[in-house]
Amino acid sequence: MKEIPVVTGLPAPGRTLVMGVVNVTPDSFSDGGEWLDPDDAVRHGHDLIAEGADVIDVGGESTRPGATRPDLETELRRVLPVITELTRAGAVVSVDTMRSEVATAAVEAGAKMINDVSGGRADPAMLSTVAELEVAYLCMHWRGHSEDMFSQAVYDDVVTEVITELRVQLDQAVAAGIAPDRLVVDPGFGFAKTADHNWELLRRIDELAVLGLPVLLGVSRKRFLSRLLADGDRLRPARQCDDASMALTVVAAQHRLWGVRVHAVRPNRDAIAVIDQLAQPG
Ligand SMILES: Nc1nc2ncc(COP(=O)(O)O)nc2c(=O)[nH]1
Repeated sequence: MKEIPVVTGLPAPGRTLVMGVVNVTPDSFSDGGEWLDPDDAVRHGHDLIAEGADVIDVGGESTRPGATRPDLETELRRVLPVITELTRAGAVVSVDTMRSEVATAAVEAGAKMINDVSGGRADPAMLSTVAELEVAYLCMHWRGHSEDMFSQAVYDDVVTEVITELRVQLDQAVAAGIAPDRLVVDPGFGFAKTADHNWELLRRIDELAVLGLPVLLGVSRKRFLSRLLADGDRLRPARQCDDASMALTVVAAQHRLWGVRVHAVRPNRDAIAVIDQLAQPG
């Protein structure tokens, strides 16, 4: 059975890791506004841990297409109380941010990973900051902020180009001093990618192994699933895409990917347990 790589400073469950999503935002695509109140967000984080999440990913900025960016103070105010409280309760927390100042404050509050959807491209200080913080860093493929993301969704071969561009981002991360054993990559489903691009990346997900780093799959409740499951031109609501999201978690587990980033933890955690059991020798 293919070994699942260990990321320094993060849990190593020996199976595909489950990262539970807590979006402390008013406007995230799938659950905007539900966990904006810090107490609600903390409670939700505890629920996800009880359901089996290995890591809780706390974000204060929606990255949905067309979203306007919150200012730094707003993002800090959203995420810090939640990170502090979940860390205090013993959770392993990552912070979903593109800002180096938020990364620094989050690590001071106990975060163990920086989940940077911009892969270091939104804030020139991010890579050097992460290197100094000596925490895990999730480097995602990204071509620009939400407002012009779809104009960037043009590729000859999306898989080859995502790999090439990720390699540039990763080389910059290592050059900035981030240790390779703290790096995770993510192809960035839905970020400067059409539904067809997402499906092509999923069909050829094994090709990302050429980067030699752990891979995280972030497809949970995304619009390309809503579109697949649409009833005519009525998209399936994001919250009703957890079964389809779980089907892709099965793919991730069968390919022994490092982790999945999901909103509904239990079904995905259970799917991984089933695939892992099947992979055991008879
Ligand atoms: N690493 C990573 N982080 C992310 N953060 C937010 C979203 C947007 O989805 P959400 O608003 O439903 O969380 N997607 C990703 C993703 O695909 N990968």
